Amino acid sequence: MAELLAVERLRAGYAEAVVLDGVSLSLREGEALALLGRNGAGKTTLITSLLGLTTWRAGSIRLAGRDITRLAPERRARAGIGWVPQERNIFRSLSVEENLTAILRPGPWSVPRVFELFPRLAERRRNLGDQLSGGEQQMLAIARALVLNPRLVLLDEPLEGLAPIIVEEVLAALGRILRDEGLAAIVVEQKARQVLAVTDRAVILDRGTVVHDGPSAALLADPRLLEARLAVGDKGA
Ligand SMILES: Nc1ncnc2c1ncn2[C@@H]1O[C@H](COP(=O)(O)OP(=O)(O)OP(=O)(O)O)[C@@H](O)[C@H]1O
Repeated sequence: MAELLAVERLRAGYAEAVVLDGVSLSLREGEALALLGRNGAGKTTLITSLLGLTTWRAGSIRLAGRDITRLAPERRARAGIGWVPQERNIFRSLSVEENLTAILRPGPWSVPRVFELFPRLAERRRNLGDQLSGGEQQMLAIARALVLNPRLVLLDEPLEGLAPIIVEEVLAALGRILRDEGLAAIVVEQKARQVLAVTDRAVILDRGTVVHDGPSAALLADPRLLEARLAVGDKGA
């Protein structure tokens, strides 16, 4: 399939601090990528750099062949980059349904379709955002990203802080979105094994550089390799 995202030798960070030190990775249409690495490896910084929220130093980012390296964040969103931030941005004073209809854009993901994906949200459609449990808020945050009908969705730790039963529910939905529907995505996660199960490829970052890039299935099948790759920076630390 055609290339959707191409990041080449990206250097970026915050003001004077360089966090990403020459990151290259690519993603094809319909591909789901797990972005792994220890705390502070630079995962969130890579996501926010794709969104245009960090200080760019060098390198390039192309989306569907278009150079978006220096594009403003709102123009990247319009170009088709969707985002589910760690802090789950939902409107707390709007109902579940209003949270979705307020931002809906034409495309395959409609409000009835996301309700089908998350039956819990359908049941709570008239509840306000601040009346939802943490798990329901996460589902709503994902649903909001979907109804914007992005070409590529970036999810930052979607399983973080959820009860085990809700983790299973969100994972099942991610499986449907990424596997069955083939939405291109980058999923940052600490729960490596769970996210490897629903993605095609995995990139591991360490200290702002890519230390592994390969099929998710290979890492899942070899826990020792996964552990070794995630622990790279421990050597001599
Ligand atoms: N707003 C900021 N200003 C300056 N430095 C920052 C900022 N946000 C993050 N950093 C630094 O950038 C580095 C990478 O952080 P980042 O949050 O991207 O890592 P991460 O892999 O997402 O970690 P975690 O799993 O803990 O979220 C860290 O050293 C962090 O201290």
